[in-house]
Parts: sequence; structure tokens; C-alpha cells
Amino acid sequence: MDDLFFKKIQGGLIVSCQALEDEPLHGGDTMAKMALAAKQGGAIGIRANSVHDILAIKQVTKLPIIGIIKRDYDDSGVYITPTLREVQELMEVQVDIIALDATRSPRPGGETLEDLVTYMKGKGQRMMADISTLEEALYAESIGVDCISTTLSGYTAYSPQHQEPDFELLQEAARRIRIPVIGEGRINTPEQAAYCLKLGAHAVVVGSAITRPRLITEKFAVAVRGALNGKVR
Ligand SMILES: CC(=O)N[C@H](C=O)[C@@H](O)[C@H](O)[C@H](O)COP(=O)(O)O
Repeated sequence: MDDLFFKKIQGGLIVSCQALEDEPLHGGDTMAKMALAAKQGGAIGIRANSVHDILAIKQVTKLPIIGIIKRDYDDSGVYITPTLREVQELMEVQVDIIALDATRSPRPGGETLEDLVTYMKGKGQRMMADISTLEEALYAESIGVDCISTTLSGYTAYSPQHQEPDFELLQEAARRIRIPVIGEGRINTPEQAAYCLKLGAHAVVVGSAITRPRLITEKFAVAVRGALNGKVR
């Protein structure tokens, strides 16, 4: 592999540092601290959402950044870097790689995945295809994306709705695809992250299990409530 970016992330942990507007940790300053903590803990890359967060994260670390912009348009279920507008915003702040929804869901305003890929290739911008099925992964590879991530398995109506990471998709994609395949989505334990690499992932992205305290707390709270389960102490 001659691309330095892919060499840098090979076999490593990328931490997704994201908090949406309705989350208590929302804000560039918080995400920068999350990214720094991730770096100190051994992350070799950061996945981040929005120009604001990316600029803040760049102030505190030089780790490679996977950039996305989540934006909801009324007429579409595609929200991860849906249109050329988000691609251009990300290119302006210079991220190592732009991740975008590469499912077969229709994009807002009639834009197409193919056009976005052609645009980025023309500008020399690396891109990561967030897919939900093997077919989407194979198609994304065929139109020239630089790598695949299993991000959206479980988030399209036609992909398996697991609580766990989609290990099967990862393994099959890693077998069939020549470009790097990243394991991402519901990786909840260090063991699962390590297993993704054994299945052939080039790297793994972990988000919620590390950087979303509300979700982590919910899991503990549910378990604790369940443990008492009507028993009188
Ligand atoms: C589906 C979707 O919108 N995924 C987003 C993609 O950027 C993030 O919200 C996830 O946190 C990220 O993919 C990492 O996954 P997990 O948080 O499960 O470790």
C-alpha cells in the first residue's frame, strides 16, 4: 500500500468524536478534548462531524481526520455528507479523508454518489464509502472510492438490524474487496474491535462506546435497574 494515510491507520483504532446538537457534549471545545483523550489513549485517527468540530480538533492533534458533515435534508434519508455542498465544506478545512453515505438511498436534490465520487477524484480528495451491504461495498469499489466502512449496516431498512457489529459483512467485504475495509458500527468492546482486525479490517472506528457518556450510562442504568427487578432489599 503506497498511500501514507492508509499506512498510518493500518491495524489501528480510530475514535469517532461526535455529539449532535441535542447531546450535552455538543461543541467543538468538548470534541477537541475528546480527541485529545483518544489520542492519549492510543487512537491513531479521529472521525469527526462538522467544520466547527474539525477545526477545534485540529488545534489539539495532528492525527489523521476522517471528516463528515451530518446534515438532514427533508426529502432524503441520506445524512452523512449527503451533497456536494458538504463535500466542498469539508475540502475547505482539509481532512485526510471524507466519508460519505454510499448506500443506495436517493440523495437530496437528485445528486448522485457517482457525481460526488467523480468530483472528489478530480480534486485528488480521498474518500471513504459508508455502506450497509456487500453489494453497496462492491459497487462503491467499482466507481473508484478509496476505502469502504461498514458504518451504515443496520441503518438502512434492507440491512440486518443487529445490536452487534456486522461481523459477517466485514469479513465478506474484506475477502472480496481489494481496497481497505474499515470495521465500524456498534463496536462495543475492545474484544470486538480486535476481532474486526482478525476478520480482515484494515482499521476499526469506535464511537459511542468511547465518546458518548449518555449512551454508556444508559446501558449501566438499564442493567442496574434490571438487576433489582422487583426484589425488595
Ligand atoms: C449510523 C451513523 O450515523 N454513524 C455515525 C457516523 O459517523 C456515528 O454516529 C457513529 O458514532 C460512528 O459510525 C461510530 O459508530 P458507533 O458509535 O456505533 O461506534
